[in-house]
Amino acid sequence: MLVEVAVGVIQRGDAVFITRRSAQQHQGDKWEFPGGKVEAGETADSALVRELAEEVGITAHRPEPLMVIEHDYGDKAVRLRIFHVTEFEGQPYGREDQPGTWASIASLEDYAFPEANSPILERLKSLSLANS
Ligand SMILES: Nc1nc2c([nH]c(=O)n2[C@H]2C[C@H](O)[C@@H](COP(=O)(O)OP(=O)(O)OP(=O)(O)O)O2)c(=O)[nH]1
Ligand SMILES: [Mg+2]
Repeated sequence: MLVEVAVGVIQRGDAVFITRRSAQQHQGDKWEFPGGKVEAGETADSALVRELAEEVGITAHRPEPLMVIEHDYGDKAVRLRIFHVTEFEGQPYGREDQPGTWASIASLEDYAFPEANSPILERLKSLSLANS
């Protein structure tokens, strides 16, 4: 079974807001871009807006599709629908008491992310080079 997940890359200047998954979750203790499962009857964008409100307390405006990544972890297969969120209301924080931080794109390799995330990091680095 493939789990559909909506994921938001929240960017302000050269930094993105990342959160840390709890030890009990799948891919526990890894850093992540906030997001979660797309529920029945939801579109990926509506799931994204809901998850970003629940997890980090922001209202995302005009999320832009960035890429889609399918990855099989063996115990679970996911399809990550990644959105770029550059317009939002509120300041993101770990609303579910999870650790959260702004991290510069250049520093992202210092954080442990799930294996599926590598193409996102590559894309962000190339976008930031293009804009510098
Ligand atoms: N949110 C998010 N999930 C990711 C990323 N990379 C990655 O492989 N995933 C995987 C981990 C999980 O298997 C799935 C997201 O599930 P989720 O956030 O709903 O968390 P969960 O499995 O603990 O389920 P739930 O309690 O929220 O229902 O996608 C990422 O950058 N952000
Ligand atoms: Mg989640």
